Amino acid sequence: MKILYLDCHMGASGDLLNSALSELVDQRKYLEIMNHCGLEGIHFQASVKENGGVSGSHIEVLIDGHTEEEPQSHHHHHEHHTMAEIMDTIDSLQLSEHVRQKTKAVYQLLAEAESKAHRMPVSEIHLHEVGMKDAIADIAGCCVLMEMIAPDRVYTGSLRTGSGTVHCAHGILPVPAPAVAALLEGMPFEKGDVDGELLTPTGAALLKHFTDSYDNPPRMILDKQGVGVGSRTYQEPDVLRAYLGEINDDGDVVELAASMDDMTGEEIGFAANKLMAAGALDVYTTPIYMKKNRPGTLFTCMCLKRDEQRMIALMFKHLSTLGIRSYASKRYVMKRTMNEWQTPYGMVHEKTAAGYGTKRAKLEYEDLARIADEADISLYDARKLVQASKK
Ligand SMILES: O=C([S-])c1cc(C(=O)S)c[n+]([C@@H]2O[C@H](COP(=O)(O)O)[C@@H](O)[C@H]2O)c1
Ligand code: NI
Repeated sequence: MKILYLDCHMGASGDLLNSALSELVDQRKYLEIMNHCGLEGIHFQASVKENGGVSGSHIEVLIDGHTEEEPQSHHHHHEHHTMAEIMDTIDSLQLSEHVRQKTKAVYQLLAEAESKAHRMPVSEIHLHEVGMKDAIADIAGCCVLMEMIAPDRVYTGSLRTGSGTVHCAHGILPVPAPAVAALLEGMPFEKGDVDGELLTPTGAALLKHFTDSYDNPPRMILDKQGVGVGSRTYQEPDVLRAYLGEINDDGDVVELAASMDDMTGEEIGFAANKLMAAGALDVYTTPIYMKKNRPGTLFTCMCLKRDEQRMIALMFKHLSTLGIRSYASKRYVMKRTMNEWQTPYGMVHEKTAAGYGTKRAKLEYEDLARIADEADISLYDARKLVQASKK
């Protein structure tokens, strides 16, 4: 499984996320996409930067040739945009429909946070900095990068917001800024003792939208590292690191169980076949007695942890149950290999299982059954014939 782990101990912002993630893809291709996506006056550029001894990429979004930090661009701080205007701009971007939808979903989070922070409906809010073209560019850029990287699971760990105050269009705000604090609902974080705004509203909204687990990932094999370098000077290097790697979670399984007393054997068999075809590791039924002395069926599906939600959806679709129990378990398996060879009775297959100091082989039932049928002998005799022909 492809894992993306974002180490956010120095928080996150739109440009830091873009900078780090851009190192995990073909950076030139990404810049080309962003520079031709139809955001008028916007230009993405990448450079290598060092901060506190750590080197990495720094992606900058220029508006009419100026960076956000330059005084020439300060006039735009007095502008503000409604959600409707921002949605129209996103709709006009020459990016995939998937990226446009993701960009809008991140903006929806930002708008809901603003609405909570200012206690006014989403329809009445005006976005200042977060509604600017460079903010739209940052968010769309991040959505493009996530589409290019296509991780199966995103982990965000060690999230710190920073402390103190920050100066913005609203005036002087406490850190985390009110919009960030609203976004943080449900996200584990700490302020830390760095004086400054480490986590911005844009960074928080992007993390909230893309993160599957706010945790450090399980042991992973690192494939590539992306380092995003910011321009602020803190007690610690202003960097965000993104790790792309693989984890082998084939041993993490769940057992999903449901009891029913109102389904026919045909319906239960049909459901079992559907789950097996969808990738369940095993499905089995157990006869049980349920309340009111009704004979019923305990239906159990074993599947990989990562398939749990998909299997639950199928169980609710094909079973009459209103509830499913989930038991996490660990599965140990032997390594299996299949051999085949020609015998006087036709092709025969043998499965060998090895591991944990044991090795054993077993002739495939289907081959033995065919030989037994053709020669009108027992399964036991068919096995002896094949074993004798092997010597
Ligand atoms: O743009 C808006 S509306 C805005 C709201 C708030 C609130 O907390 S409310 C805060 N800010 C500050 O603006 C800058 C830029 O944010 P980005 O996410 O675009 O980097 C940052 O300091 C925010 O705290 C803006
Ligand atoms: Ni605000």
